[in-house]
Amino acid sequence: MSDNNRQPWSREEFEQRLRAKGSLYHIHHPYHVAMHKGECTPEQIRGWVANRFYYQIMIPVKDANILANCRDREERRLWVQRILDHDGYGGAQGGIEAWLCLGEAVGIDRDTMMSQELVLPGVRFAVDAYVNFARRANWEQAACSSLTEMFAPEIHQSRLDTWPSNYPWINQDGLKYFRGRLSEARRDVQHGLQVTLDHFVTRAQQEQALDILQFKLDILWTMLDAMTMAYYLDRAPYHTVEADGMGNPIRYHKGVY
Ligand SMILES: O=C(O)c1cc(C(=O)O)c2c(n1)C(=O)C(=O)c1cc(C(=O)O)[nH]c1-2
Repeated sequence: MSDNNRQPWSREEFEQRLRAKGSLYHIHHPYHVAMHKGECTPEQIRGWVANRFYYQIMIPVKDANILANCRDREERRLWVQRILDHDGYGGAQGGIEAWLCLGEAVGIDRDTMMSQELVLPGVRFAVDAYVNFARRANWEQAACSSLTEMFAPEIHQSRLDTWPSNYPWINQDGLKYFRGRLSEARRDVQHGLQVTLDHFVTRAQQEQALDILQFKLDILWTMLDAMTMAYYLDRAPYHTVEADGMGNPIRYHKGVY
């Protein structure tokens, strides 16, 4: 049978196949497994928090790109909430501010975090790939790429459950980011899933949706691979040299636009 003639999966089976991708979620990455078991050193936790900060600050940029590509007012009214969740609005401080508090709770001061000096090139490239995809894809495809959030409440909950006893040196106030995301992620997924199930209807489109979700899983996994090189294997970029050609300490680029 030619590709064009294959039957689409039912809505239920399509959703089941999307959800099955959870087996490749970064919750299974050795970095996250170690973090969950309480095996990370303070340096490894700090490395993760400082690098994830780049993901946090780029998510609203990613969502602004989705909005820019969306011609449907009702959909934009729903999607815009994601930007507000992270940037904050009115009296709500927002996720980026909460992440800065997490940084302080683990011992990274605001200036260091904001400077992005700890962001590894590999993490930056992975996150930028996500933003660039949202820029050039149609908005439904970009919405589909957010569906790794189906698996996020479990990982946030596991941090809330285990960090206080595993990492008593972390100020517990810093964990509020994870608490907030429990309900926000569930609401986001409801919308993202609706868009995906409605938009990807032929078998070829459904398979494309699975590829898009795999692309996003690859991004999350690759971020942790870069952190593993730096904070587990002591092989951060340029670890073989101490100074640049002029005798200055090595500094990674902070984004060229
Ligand atoms: O801590 C995590 O493991 C994790 C994963 C993900 C994800 O699956 O992309 C997100 C978040 N957290 C998160 O906090 C968040 O706000 C978020 C937004 C998105 C997205 O793709 O739009 N993913 C995620």
